[in-house]
Amino acid sequence: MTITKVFAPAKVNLTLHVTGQRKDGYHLLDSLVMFADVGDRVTVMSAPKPLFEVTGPRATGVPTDDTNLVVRAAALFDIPAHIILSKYLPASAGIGGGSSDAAATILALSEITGDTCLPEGVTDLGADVRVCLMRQAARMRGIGEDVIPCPGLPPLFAVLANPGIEVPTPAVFKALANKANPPMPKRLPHGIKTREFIDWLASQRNDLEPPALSTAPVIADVLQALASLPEARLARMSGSGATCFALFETDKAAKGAAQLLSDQQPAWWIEPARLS
Ligand SMILES: C[C@](O)(CO)[C@H](O)COP(=O)(O)OP(=O)(O)OC[C@H]1O[C@@H](n2ccc(N)nc2=O)[C@H](O)[C@@H]1O
Ligand SMILES: Nc1ncnc2c1ncn2[C@@H]1O[C@H](COP(=O)(O)OP(=O)(O)OP(=O)(O)O)[C@@H](O)[C@H]1O
Repeated sequence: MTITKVFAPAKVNLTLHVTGQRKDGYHLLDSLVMFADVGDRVTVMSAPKPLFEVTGPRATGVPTDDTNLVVRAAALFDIPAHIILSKYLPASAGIGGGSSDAAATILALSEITGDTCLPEGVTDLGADVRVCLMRQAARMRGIGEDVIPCPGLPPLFAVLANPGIEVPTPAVFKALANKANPPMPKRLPHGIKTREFIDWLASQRNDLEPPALSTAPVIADVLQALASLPEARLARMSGSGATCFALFETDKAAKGAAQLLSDQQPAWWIEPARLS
């Protein structure tokens, strides 16, 4: 039996500019994405019949049927597999949990089958799946299908915080007042130091922050708590929320701040993370 284990990192939208809307309702994006060293885990075993299980500290409420993106991703391959998804990331949280799980499943099954081409239907799984397959700093445009790697950026140290409410992505896009906002500059930073990179990020935006705040006002408390942490240089929301992040210049500062925030907000999901 072949066993393949693949990490499914949290996706963090460092910036998220909404630049337009297509006729089918999907929004055009320009987003700089990095991946965290916290995430879910997908274990795939070749098996005579398909079997799917969800375990882990954040398994409650995650679908175990064929609506799970892991099951939908596995259905793109012709071989049956026993798949165990270990959930560590909160769901409907703006950090691409389901999309990253789907990407990890595709990577595992590609390794098992030896297929080097991506199966058809990957984009239909979700707008974030393409960038999650890349799992490195990347610029995402179009509705998420146009992804290019962004080498030459320093890693960042972050605290991720989620107040425990699920924020559905469609509701946030619906509440967005202005759909045509400026994109990021044509050329993104390259070969810069952490402090300059964070300063540059502070000059960019997440256009979904205002509509997410109107949908879930507690996000303002999360941003305020993160911005108040010692040595925090920037606080911003990821994706359509509710997870927000603060950025720090060192690993030590991020870990200390995560501990402090966990003491202040024991009910929130809080993790220090290295982003790259
Ligand atoms: C907001 C982001 O998280 C940024 O990375 C993603 O664009 C959302 O990615 P996702 O969760 O994989 O999104 P999907 O599952 O494809 O879409 C969920 C819903 O979000 C809205 N949606 C999503 C992506 C996009 N570019 N425009 C949209 O309007 C649509 O209403 C869609 O029905
Ligand atoms: N593997 C999965 N993990 C979590 N939720 C899943 C999964 N597969 C399907 N879902 C369903 O998808 C919904 C969205 O969950 P997900 O964690 O992907 O959030 P998201 O906020 O849409 O992520 P994104 O950052 O891509 O916008 C959940 O409410 C759940 O019902």
